[in-house]
Amino acid sequence: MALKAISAKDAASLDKDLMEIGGWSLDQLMELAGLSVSQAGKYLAAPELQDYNVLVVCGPGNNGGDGLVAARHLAQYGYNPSVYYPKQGKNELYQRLKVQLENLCVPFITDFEAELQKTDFLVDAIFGFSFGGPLRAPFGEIVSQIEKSSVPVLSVDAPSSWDIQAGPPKEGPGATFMPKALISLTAPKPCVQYYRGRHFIGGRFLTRTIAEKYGLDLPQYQGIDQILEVGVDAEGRL
Ligand SMILES: NC(=O)C1=CN([C@@H]2O[C@H](COP(=O)(O)OP(=O)(O)OC[C@H]3O[C@@H](n4cnc5c(N)ncnc54)[C@H](OP(=O)(O)O)[C@@H]3O)[C@@H](O)[C@H]2O)[C@@H](O)CC1
Ligand SMILES: [K+]
Repeated sequence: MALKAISAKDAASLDKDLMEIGGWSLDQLMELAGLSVSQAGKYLAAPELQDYNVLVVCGPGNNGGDGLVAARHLAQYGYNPSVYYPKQGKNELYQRLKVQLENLCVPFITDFEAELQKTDFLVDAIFGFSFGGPLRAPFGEIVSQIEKSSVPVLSVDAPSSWDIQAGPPKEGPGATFMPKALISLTAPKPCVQYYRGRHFIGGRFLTRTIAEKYGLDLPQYQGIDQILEVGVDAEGRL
């Protein structure tokens, strides 16, 4: 299957269209995005493991919000998610998502290094399509620790630290970061041409009209699935 990529600028504009023309709220989009992340996590988790520890690392923007939603669904599926949220977004939406997790007794941890040792799976919801430039503290250290650990990673929308257009940084934190799985939301970002691993598409809210406006393909989701596994071809299309 080949799915066209969308630039960071178009992805931001598409989001705006969904909300300003399409009648969607950010809460709704984030709920569906986070639900699809949790489904990819469930799909990838070893079925024989009952007590699955999942560490969800959230950044300060909407990528982090997707992670908070995914953590809630993973808790409802019976896993043991914990959340590392070192730079919390001020938006009241994130605060509400936090309350929802606290009510499910999902811990917000502070000792990242210790938690990394205990986890079976890490969800990278640090940065998505609005990431730019070198990593600012504390995220350089966080990405380095993830990179050095052997824990399998599911990245949300893009591997955090990668330039959305140009892919992994040439040096420093993230230069060798290659998550085991990636879930692109709405459409793949151009950096997927540098990605090798399991690749899913999620965020099942794209309409034909918006897909045509941005020259995108409508993913052929099956049945009630919120995710679709896709592959990479030689031209960097998916
Ligand atoms: N339609 C869809 O597909 C939907 C997509 N959704 C999701 O939204 C995501 C995009 O969210 P977003 O626009 O809020 O930005 P995101 O990538 O989270 O990062 C922004 C934050 O990062 C920070 N920051 C940036 N660079 C940095 C650096 N070098 N070092 C350190 N910090 C840095 C920046 O800080 P600032 O520069 O503003 O100070 C800001 O706080 C998208 O990828 C998808 O996951 C759904 O939720 C909804 C529907
Ligand atoms: K990410």
